[in-house]
Amino acid sequence: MGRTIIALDFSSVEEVRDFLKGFNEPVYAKIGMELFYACGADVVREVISMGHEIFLDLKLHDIPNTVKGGMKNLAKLGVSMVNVHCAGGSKMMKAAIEGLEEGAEEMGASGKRPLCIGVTQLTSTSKEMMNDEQGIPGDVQDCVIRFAKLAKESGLDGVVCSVHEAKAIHEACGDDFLTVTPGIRLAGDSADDQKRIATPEFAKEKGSDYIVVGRSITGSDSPSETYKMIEKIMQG
Ligand SMILES: O=c1ccn([C@@H]2O[C@H](COP(=O)(O)O)[C@@H](O)[C@H]2O)c(=O)[nH]1
Repeated sequence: MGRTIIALDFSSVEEVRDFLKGFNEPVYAKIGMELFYACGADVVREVISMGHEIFLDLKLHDIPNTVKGGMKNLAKLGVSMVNVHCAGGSKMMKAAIEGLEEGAEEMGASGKRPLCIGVTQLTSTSKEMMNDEQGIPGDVQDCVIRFAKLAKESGLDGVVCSVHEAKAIHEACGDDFLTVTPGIRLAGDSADDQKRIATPEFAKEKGSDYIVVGRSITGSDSPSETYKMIEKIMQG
C-alpha cells in the first residue's frame, strides 16, 4: 500500500463509490467524522470489501474506560489505523491500546490490532492559537514533541503531526515511530483552514511516513492522476 492516504471527506456512500471508481488500484483511504457520522460502520466495511485499506480518523478523546470500549469495537471493523487525541493523557492512550488488543483478540485469527496514533496539535492550529486559546506557551514543535514522547511511552505506534515536526519526532522517538502528516498542499493550492502546511516534496524530504491528502486530490480535475503524481514523489 502507498504512503499517500486519501481523505474521503464526503457525506454519502454514493460519492465514495463514484470517487473510488476512478482508481484501478487499492489505495490507503481515510474515513473521518464527516463520512462516518453520515454512513456509519457500513461504509467502512464496504470500502474494505473493495480492497482498500482504511485509516479510521475519529480522533477519540474521552475518559479511559469509554475510549477502551470504543476502541474494542473499532478493532472489529478490520481497519488498519485508528487515532486518539494525545491531550487525553497517558491513561487514556494506554486504555485505547488495551481496547484494540481485546477487540482484535475477539476476532481470532482474522484480527490484527490496528495501528493507533495520537493527534499532537491539529495542522489547523497555529502558534498564536496554541498560546492564546489553549494557553500552552512556547513553540508548536515543543508541544508536539512532548505529546509524541508521551504517546510513545503509552504504547502508541506514532502520531499525527505536521510535516514541519516530522524530522524532530523521528529524532526524539525513533525512526520506527510513525509520523502521519496532513496539511499537504500542492504548490499554488489554497491553504483553506490549514495552518501548518507543506508540499509532498517537503514531506518526503522531512521523512513523513504517510501524508494525508484530501482536497488537493478530491477537488482536482483528475483525482487518480493527481494521486499517482503525489505517490510517485513519496516513493521517489
Ligand atoms: O491535524 C490534523 C488531523 C487530521 N486532519 C484531517 O486530514 C484531512 C486533511 O484534508 P485536506 O483537505 O487535505 O486539508 C482532513 O480529513 C482532516 O480531518 C488534518 O487535516 N489535520
